[in-house]
Amino acid sequence: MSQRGQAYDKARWEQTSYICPSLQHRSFLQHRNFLRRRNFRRHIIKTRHRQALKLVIGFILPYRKAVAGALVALIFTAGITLGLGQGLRILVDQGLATESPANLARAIGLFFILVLGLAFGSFARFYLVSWIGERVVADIRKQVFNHLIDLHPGFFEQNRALEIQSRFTADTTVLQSVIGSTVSIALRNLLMLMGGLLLLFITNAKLAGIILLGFPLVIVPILFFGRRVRQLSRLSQDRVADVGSYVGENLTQIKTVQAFNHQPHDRRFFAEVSERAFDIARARIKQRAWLTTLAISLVMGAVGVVIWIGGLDVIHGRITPGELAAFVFYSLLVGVAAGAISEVIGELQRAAGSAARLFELLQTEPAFDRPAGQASGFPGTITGDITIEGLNFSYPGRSEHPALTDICLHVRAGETLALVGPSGAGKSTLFDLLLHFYQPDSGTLYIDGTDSATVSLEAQRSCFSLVPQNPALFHGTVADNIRYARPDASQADVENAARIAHAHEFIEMLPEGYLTRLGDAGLGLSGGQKQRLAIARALLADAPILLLDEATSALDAESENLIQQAMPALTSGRTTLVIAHRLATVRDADRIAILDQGRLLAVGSHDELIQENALYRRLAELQFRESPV
Ligand SMILES: Nc1ncnc2c1ncn2[C@@H]1O[C@H](COP(=O)(O)OP(=O)(O)OP(=O)(O)O)[C@@H](O)[C@H]1O
Repeated sequence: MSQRGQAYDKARWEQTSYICPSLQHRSFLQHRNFLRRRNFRRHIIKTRHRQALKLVIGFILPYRKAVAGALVALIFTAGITLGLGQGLRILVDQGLATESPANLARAIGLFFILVLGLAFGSFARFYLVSWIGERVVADIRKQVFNHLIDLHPGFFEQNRALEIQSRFTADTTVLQSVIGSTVSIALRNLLMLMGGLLLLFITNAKLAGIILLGFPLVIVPILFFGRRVRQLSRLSQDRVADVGSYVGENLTQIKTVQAFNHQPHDRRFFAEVSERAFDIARARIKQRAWLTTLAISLVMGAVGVVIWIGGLDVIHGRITPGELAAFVFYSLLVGVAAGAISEVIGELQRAAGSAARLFELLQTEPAFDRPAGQASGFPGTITGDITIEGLNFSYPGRSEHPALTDICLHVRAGETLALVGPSGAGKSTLFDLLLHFYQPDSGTLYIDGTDSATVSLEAQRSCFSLVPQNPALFHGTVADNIRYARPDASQADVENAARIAHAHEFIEMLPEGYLTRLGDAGLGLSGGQKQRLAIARALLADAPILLLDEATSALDAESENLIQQAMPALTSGRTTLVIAHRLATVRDADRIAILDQGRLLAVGSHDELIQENALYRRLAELQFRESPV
């Protein structure tokens, strides 16, 4: 920093710490660092806003014609509104003052023509501007969603998915209202302000000069209160969002809330949350009420002064009554336009913040580089032979505790391999890496002898069908949920898969059979039923490799038995890797792999492992104590 700059900073610090005693404990150096940090933050915000503006302009550009149409309509309506003042002057001076009905009719005719033009222009302006807002936001939404859905799952663990979801909806809504209305309000009022001021001077330069001198007296207090109202509005919105998220969280977890009789605490806490929202809202409406009072008194007071001075001019014959009427009209127009602009500036800033956040989401790069489309698929039909060589992986930020260490494993096509190991051994992580949800630190995965790193993610993932421990069901019908794996599957295929998965019988008993709509996350089905739907989905996917994360003892004996019956159909003819929780699975598997603390300890048959592996022996003893294999 230059010496002059430092001297300036020092002087500023001395002044500030003198005015504000709370700053006196800061040394000058601390204060200078604080200023630098603040300047840096401001610089970052400015850069982000610039990038966001570029983003929004990029989205608007394809609709140049609509933008041009909207601009024409905007200028046209602003011109007519300004013209109304001249219409008023003619009405007063020629229609009324001449006391001639014919002149009055002509003046009224002109007035109606202007009004008609204004009405049509406003229609075009409103339609086009709102259309652009909706169109652009729909495009932004699509692009952000398309981008998000390809990001690796780890991104959503680090950046809470719910937060991203709220950003996505709230920020696009703000943008929609700004592009679809605020920008047009700002432009219209800017035109009105400039045109109004010009016409004020043309109509009567002396009065206009007085108005211009008095302008700051009226506008400064209004801006001051307007700013406070805006700050409180933002706070108020945050508090309302708190209320919303509190309700959302409790209603989605309603069973836990009621099971622990937590309602009294929730009522108390919610009362606090909503009272806080009310307090802020009360402060805001108080400021707003003051703003309205002030605006009415000052603007109308100013109009009174104009009418008084102008009235004297009319009495002394220096101006016509029509000129005075037009003058009052223009000064009101200018006042309203200035007020509107000060109101929308805050909203424009908010929109810049929203656009910047969306821009950030769009800028998020995938953690690993294997762009879809560039890499090729597998050379032939996949039989399901898997070879894992030297696989190492630790979750981001947990490098001191690797989740998988030096895994080497070969699973032959058509083989069923059970993965066994204590909790936290790395079984689910191995599935995640097969599906390439994370980038391994090192190691290679070969599918049918082809290095998976050389094919697209889509090709790699289409080799697998997954039955997770907690099957994910989506909003929609039962049939939609089964068809998830293959959207073009026929109804007959869907029913066939459901039959093999032993799901057909219970689906038929549902109120509308396959067309029964499931609530959020498969609400309305038991754990076993969800599992069987997931099995039907996996059957329909018909991938060469099945990844099965078995449901635990949460299933009742009958569901377990039904799922067990579905197993042979599911596993026959495909390679199956199953995280085994149940005795029967281990018994049916061709081989068993035992994992502990991220390491593959041994692979073999049950008998071999009982002989050779102490951990397996211990697990088998614990698991099979009651019914030995
Ligand atoms: N998303 C994650 N971020 C960071 N660490 C994780 C994550 N998921 C799992 N881990 C850690 O990685 C290790 C292996 O977890 P993993 O879920 O693969 O075990 P698991 O054998 O499937 O256990 P379980 O049988 O209980 O499901 C554990 O120490 C776990 O804490």
